[in-house]
Amino acid sequence: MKFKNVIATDDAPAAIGPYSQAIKVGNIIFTSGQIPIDPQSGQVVEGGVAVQVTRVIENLQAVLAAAGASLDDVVKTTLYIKDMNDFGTINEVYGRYFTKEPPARSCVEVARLPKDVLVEIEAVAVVKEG
Ligand SMILES: C=C(N)C(=O)O
Repeated sequence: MKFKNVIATDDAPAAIGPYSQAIKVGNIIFTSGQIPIDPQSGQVVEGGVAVQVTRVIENLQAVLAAAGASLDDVVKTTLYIKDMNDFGTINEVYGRYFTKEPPARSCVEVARLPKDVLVEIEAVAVVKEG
């Protein structure tokens, strides 16, 4: 029996390295870190951190949807941000998507992110069916 299922969708950016957009094991989905790449153009979105975190969360939604999940199913996120001064703006945008019983979360400032983006978010989600 296959244990590890690769999730792939054109509705989210293609991987920029040797990783899958997400892996589903039973009823648990592990997404890769999403960065603010527009899935249509393949380019990083411009316009600042609010625009970037919006794109990241919408990319996460697309990956989760391909795995049969939604943001409501997310139990844990990890945020990697370039500048902790953006914490308030990121929380404001993030909070629009995770309104009720938000997932557990970690948030760390990092020296650098792929493609020099301002934010990367990964998620773990759990759904009822395997
Ligand atoms: C963008 C990524 N998730 C990566 O490079 O691993």
